[in-house]
Amino acid sequence: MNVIEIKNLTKSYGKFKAVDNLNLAVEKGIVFGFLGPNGAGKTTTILSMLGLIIPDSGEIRILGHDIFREPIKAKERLGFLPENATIYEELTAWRNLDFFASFYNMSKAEKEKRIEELLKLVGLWDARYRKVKTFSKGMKQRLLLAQALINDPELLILDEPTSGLDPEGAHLVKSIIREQRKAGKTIFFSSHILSEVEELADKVGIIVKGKLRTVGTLDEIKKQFMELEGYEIKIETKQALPEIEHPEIIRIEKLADNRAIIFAKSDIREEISEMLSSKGITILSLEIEEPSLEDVFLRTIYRRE
Ligand SMILES: Nc1ncnc2c1ncn2[C@@H]1O[C@H](COP(=O)(O)OP(=O)(O)OP(=O)(O)O)[C@@H](O)[C@H]1O
Repeated sequence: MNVIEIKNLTKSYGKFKAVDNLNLAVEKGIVFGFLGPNGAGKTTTILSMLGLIIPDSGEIRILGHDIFREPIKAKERLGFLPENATIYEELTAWRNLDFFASFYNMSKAEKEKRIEELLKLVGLWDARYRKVKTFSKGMKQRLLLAQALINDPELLILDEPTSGLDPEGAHLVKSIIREQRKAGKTIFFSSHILSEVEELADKVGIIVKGKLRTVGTLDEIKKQFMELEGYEIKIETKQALPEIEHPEIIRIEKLADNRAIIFAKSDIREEISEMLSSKGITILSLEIEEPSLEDVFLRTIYRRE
């Protein structure tokens, strides 16, 4: 089942198309990393998904509900951490969560139990009676994450959840995302931080100038990238590498110590292996150099469509 379904989403600000005919489906139980350079349209997509901005056209279903027709039904079952979210500075951490919990149908006992659990989860239990205005940026962000989790949501939508956090704070947020996933929840998060997306996401979507350029698991998008940009096959042989010819080979870069990189249009490791064996050459290693997410991201951004 798809927890998020976006069809032909377009949103313009004046003449400028911030999101341009975007289609996306996110299945239940995965962590989806939404990547894109500044101004690519991530926040506009997220706010549309929450029914907080009205797009020019398109359909959005969240947890099976049309977000524009049944916003409450969808919102009861999701949690949202906005980018640059505001928080009640004059209230304590406890009162902030208590206020937020009052939007949901929970008994007093349930509410108190949930607030305690969450404050402990985000490491703010000892600071529960402190006014938020005395909190560091990291503490505020952790409180906002607790706020997003107050209704034990099936879907968690996080806009740049680790932005501005120190490594310890970012680590905590990442471990909470992992725990949520383990509990069967779906997490959709946007980020600029490639290593974080690589670490957490089961699937990745890359948005550039309002268009979804690439989507898939990390392996899938790396494979798509290699099919488009070519394969780098690293080889090391016992004897010197003889001339090899194959229609898929673009070029060969010979390195020291009988090592070389074969740039090819497809994965031709088997053919290379057969060719070399027939010439009595011993292969010590033959492997594909996989592109990093950074390679894929940068080429995707700069590729013209
Ligand atoms: N209310 C608005 N009025 C006019 N233009 C806007 C408005 N909101 C966003 N934009 C423009 O739409 C584009 C997409 O913005 P959006 O915030 O969705 O991008 P983003 O991918 O979330 O960027 P960032 O990573 O910088 O947060 C940007 O060029 C932005 O300047």
